This record gives sequence, structure tokens and C-alpha cells, in this order.
Amino acid sequence: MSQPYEKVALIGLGLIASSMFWAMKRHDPSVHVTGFARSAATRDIAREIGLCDAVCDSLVETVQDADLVVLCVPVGVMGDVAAEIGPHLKAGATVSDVGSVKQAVIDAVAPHLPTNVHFVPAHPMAGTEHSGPRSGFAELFDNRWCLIVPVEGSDAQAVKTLTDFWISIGSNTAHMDPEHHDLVVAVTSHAPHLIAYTMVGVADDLGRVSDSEVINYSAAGFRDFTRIAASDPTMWRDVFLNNKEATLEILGRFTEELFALQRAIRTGDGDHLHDYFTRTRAIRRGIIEAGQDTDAPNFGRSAK
Ligand SMILES: NC(=O)c1ccc[n+]([C@@H]2O[C@H](COP(=O)([O-])OP(=O)(O)OC[C@H]3O[C@@H](n4cnc5c(N)ncnc54)[C@H](O)[C@@H]3O)[C@@H](O)[C@H]2O)c1
Ligand SMILES: O=C(O)C(=O)C[C@]1(C(=O)O)C=C[C@@H](O)C=C1
Repeated sequence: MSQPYEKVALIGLGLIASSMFWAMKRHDPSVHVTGFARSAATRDIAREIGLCDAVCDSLVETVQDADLVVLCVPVGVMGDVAAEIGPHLKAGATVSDVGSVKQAVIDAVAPHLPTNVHFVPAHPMAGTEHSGPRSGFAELFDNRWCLIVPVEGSDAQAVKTLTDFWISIGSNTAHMDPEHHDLVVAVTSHAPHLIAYTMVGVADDLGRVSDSEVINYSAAGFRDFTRIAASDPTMWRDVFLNNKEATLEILGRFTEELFALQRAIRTGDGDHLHDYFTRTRAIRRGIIEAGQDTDAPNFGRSAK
């Protein structure tokens, strides 16, 4: 499927922007993509590896002709970037973002955009623990969800065109309001990341188990935690500071359940543990039946 914008600007040339670039080119080489990153070193790497048709040295040059401008920077700097590009956007252009948090990004970005451009936030539910311009790949979004989060008064055609764009680069799409989005991802992404960071921190702190034992004897469970806990510190600092309320709500519930399980272990309440694990096993089976398990041998064959 050819993608619906002729000229796309990507701001912040890391994992998500570089994957978007390769995915766009895979599906429609005619699209013209400009790119900007804050550091000259990142821009040099982008030029060296052919990431973007033109890597620009200023934000203004990057965005001025674009039909779609996508903010692919950490959540905490989205507002600063929007303030810089706001006066230089083409009339009728769409501004979007890929931030992992939506309400805080909307609050930070929307005030800086002129009334003659459309703002349609989005969040691809796809990523890896890697970051930077070399980490992207064209298949990242294949069969993964991209959540489109229109703001109040979003133009219906602009929302549809951005939805078509994400479908054109491999995603499934769903629409959600910002508050609900932030709660859903607190459960499915943000709290799990914090738990992984904590567990790896605990292993690191535990003097009686050596680092080499942790490295050598990590079976699947802890290995997955270490992969997640290797994710970019700036990105995740910004996620937690900007999705405070929902993350704290989920962590509060998590702590209560953890205490109940701790108590069951201490008191030898095997029924509690067995019932709990039976319930959680059903969730995993639901994910597999829905075709959402990327580790499963048949992943990628689910219907769009
Ligand atoms: N990594 C994931 O798994 C994932 C998944 C979905 C969404 N996201 C979201 O996508 C966004 C980008 O994440 P990523 O994983 O691509 O990060 P990344 O670290 O790979 O890339 C971010 C890029 O932004 C640049 N940057 C930082 N501040 C800037 C500024 N002020 N102006 C211009 N460029 C700036 C950095 O130099 C870097 O090139 C974040 O908002 C993140 O929440 C990440
Ligand atoms: O696959 C991973 O490594 C990810 O952490 C990706 C992941 C997630 O938690 O699922 C991380 C942050 C996002 O905003 C979306 C996706």
C-alpha cells in the first residue's frame, strides 16, 4: 500500500524514526523524508547510513515543506520542539508524535501549533531495548498496534490519513482517548518496565549472588527482565515523570497483590498461589490466541 503523504519530516533520529523511515521506503520509495536530530554526531551517522533523503541542520528547514511532521524525541522535550517548529509549519500539514505517553504530550505540544495545522498524536506499540539511528529496521511495526489518539476537535480526514499512514507501514490501528491510553500503557508497558528495572537492580545489589552468577545462570524469565531493563534511560525517565498518575495507580495495585502473594508464601497458602497462577496463565493463553505473541512460531500470520 502506498503511503498517503508526499513529504514527511522526522524529528529525533532514533529507533522509532529510523524504523519509520525504512518502513516507509520499503512500502513506497517515492516518499521524500527529511530528518533532524539535535546532535551533529547523530546527523552524521544518519547521512552515513542513508537514513532520510535529506538530513537537515535546522528544525525549520526540516519541517517547512512537510505534509506530515512526526516528533520522535523523548516525551519530556516534545513541547520544546513544538515551540520551535510551530511558526514554520506548512498550512494544512499534520503534526503527529510517537511518544509513549499521550495526555502530557498533548498538553505540551498543542499550545504551540498554529490553527492551520492538524495535530493527531499516535503511539506505536512496538519497540526494542535499542536506541539511536542505527537501531531501526523496516519490519518493526509489522502486525503491531499503533494507537491513534485524536485530540478534541481533531479533523476527521487528518485522523483518517494518519491512520492510513500507519497501516501503510505495517501496523494495525486502534483509536483511543488520551486518558484511557495512558492507563492502558501503564498496565501493559510502563509498570512492567519499572518492575524489570527494579528486579535487575535487586540482582545487582545482592552481595551474596555474584554478577557472573547472575549473567551465567539467567534463565528465560530474568533474561527478559535484563533485556527490558537495558532500555534507554532518558526515554524511560521521561515516561514515568509524564505518566505519573496512571503508573502510580497500577504500582499501588501491584504492591497490594505482591504483599498478598508474599503472605501466601509465608503462611503456606498453596491454594492462593495455585488459583492466582491459574488465572494469570489464562491471560497468556489469551494473548497467544489473539495472535499477539511475537515469540510464537506463527507470529505475523494473523489477519489484519
Ligand atoms: N523505544 C521504544 O520501545 C518506543 C516505542 C514506542 C514509542 N517510543 C517513543 O518514541 C520516542 C522516541 O523513542 P526512541 O526509542 O526512538 O528513542 P531514541 O533514543 O532511539 O531516539 C531519540 C532521538 O531523539 C533525539 N533528541 C533528543 N532530544 C532532542 C531534541 N530536543 N531535539 C531533537 N532531537 C532530540 C536523540 O538524539 C535521539 O536521536 C519517545 O518519545 C518514546 O517514548 C519508544
Ligand atoms: O519491545 C520492547 O522492548 C518494548 O519495550 C516496547 C514497548 C513496550 O513496552 O511494549 C515500549 C515502550 C513503548 O512505548 C511501546 C512499546
